[in-house]
Amino acid sequence: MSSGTLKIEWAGQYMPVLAAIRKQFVKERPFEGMTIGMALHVEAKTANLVSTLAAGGAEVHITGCNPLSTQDDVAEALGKVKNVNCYAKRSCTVDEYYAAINDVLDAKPVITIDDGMDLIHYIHTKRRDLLKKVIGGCEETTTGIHRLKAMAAEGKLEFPVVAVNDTPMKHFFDNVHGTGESVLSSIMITTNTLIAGKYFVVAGYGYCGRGLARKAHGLGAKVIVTEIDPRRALEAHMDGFMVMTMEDAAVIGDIFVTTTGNCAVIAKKHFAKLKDGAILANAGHFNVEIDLEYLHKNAAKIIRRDGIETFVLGKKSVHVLAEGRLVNLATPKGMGHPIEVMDLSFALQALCTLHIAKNGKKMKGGVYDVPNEIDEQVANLKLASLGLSIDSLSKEQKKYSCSWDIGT
Ligand SMILES: NC(=O)c1ccc[n+]([C@@H]2O[C@H](COP(=O)([O-])OP(=O)(O)OC[C@H]3O[C@@H](n4cnc5c(N)ncnc54)[C@H](O)[C@@H]3O)[C@@H](O)[C@H]2O)c1
Ligand SMILES: N[C@@H](CCSC[C@H]1O[C@@H](n2cnc3c(=O)[nH]cnc32)[C@H](O)[C@@H]1O)C(=O)O
Repeated sequence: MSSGTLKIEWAGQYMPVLAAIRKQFVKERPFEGMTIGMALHVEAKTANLVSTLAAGGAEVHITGCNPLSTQDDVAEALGKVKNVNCYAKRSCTVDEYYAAINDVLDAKPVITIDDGMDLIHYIHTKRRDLLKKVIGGCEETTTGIHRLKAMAAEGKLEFPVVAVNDTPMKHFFDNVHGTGESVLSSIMITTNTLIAGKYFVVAGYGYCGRGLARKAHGLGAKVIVTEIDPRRALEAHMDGFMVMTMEDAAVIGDIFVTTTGNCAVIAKKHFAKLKDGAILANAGHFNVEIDLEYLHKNAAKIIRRDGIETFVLGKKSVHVLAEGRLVNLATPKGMGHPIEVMDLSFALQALCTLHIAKNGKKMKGGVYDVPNEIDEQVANLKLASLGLSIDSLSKEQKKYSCSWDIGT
């Protein structure tokens, strides 16, 4: 068996929820005759989602959603699965990246699955010929949904898209635990430096930032949080973390990770204050959270190691991991989120794709929540796979929880 196939098989054994959905798809073939276009991180867990959709009758065309996150051996193995075409390649140029997006769209998908909204952006700008054909899409991540909502607010989103990220079974597990664990493991394996005792700066205390802060604290780091939202800053304070501005954190931080979805979070005014040897990484969005343009223009020298670029600024050096792209996926050894977490996210993707296949034609252009039944179904399947049982409401409790007339 090829290394890619072995990786796909390895991941598959820890994805019981997706496996249960796959059984249903094999029986019902709900995507028969449909073409699905995907732009996701092409690695072993994603491959299991792709083969699940193909097992449900779909013809799948997939490429990456980040120039550095594809695992080439998995891409090759995936391309050999029946009814699957894969165009992803690791370390591709931006032009090659968009050429592959175009290849996916040449297949004329009726459903899109995005992570960051690149397919949908391309369809609405350069491939408007496809708009009539698409019945709907699914979006995996926070920033993709921000972009979609901005499009919808301007009345420019022309088909329905399910916001797969915005539901408890995604953000409580993928964003919190997945990002927390995979970012730390990727930083550790890339730099071989210690986390314990370090000043570890987390920019953004959203779902990803919370998970990362908690897990870095668990490893013995002294965690500093920077925020722009007063409520989230207070939450971080009461969770026991130091809260300060990035300008103040820049002076003391050893390791910095951005998780904001915003741009220029670490920029010129901060670089000037960083300590010699500071390590900078991004776990948020694309490669805009750290101002790389400034570093490239102003560094006297750049030293390149596997997954690390060292920028020499005057007498000090600062190290940027994974070219400022998602550190958990874009470093050479970054494996992305743990398998069990992606099992939940991709179970949601599979069921939301089914929802669009069944209902997309009746839905107007816009961003839609994940139906609550789908979120609950994924939670129940996961509990069943763990052999865990929970209580259910008695008749009396149901009645009580809906009543208003029983007081002290
Ligand atoms: N690395 C991964 O695998 C992974 C996983 C899930 C999500 N993401 C991405 O991570 C980003 C964050 O996702 P989330 O679900 O935590 O979003 P979120 O909206 O819950 O959190 C983002 C936080 O960043 C804060 N913020 C915004 N601008 C800031 C700034 N300049 N300085 C400090 N804080 C700022 C916001 O107030 C908010 O609290 C998104 O871009 C998302 O797409 C990455
Ligand atoms: N595509 C953009 C947007 C952020 S990706 C963030 C998403 O990646 C997803 N993700 C994290 N780890 C993995 C993985 O190992 N496989 C597939 N997707 C993953 C996760 O669900 C999260 O919402 C970029 O590359 O910058």
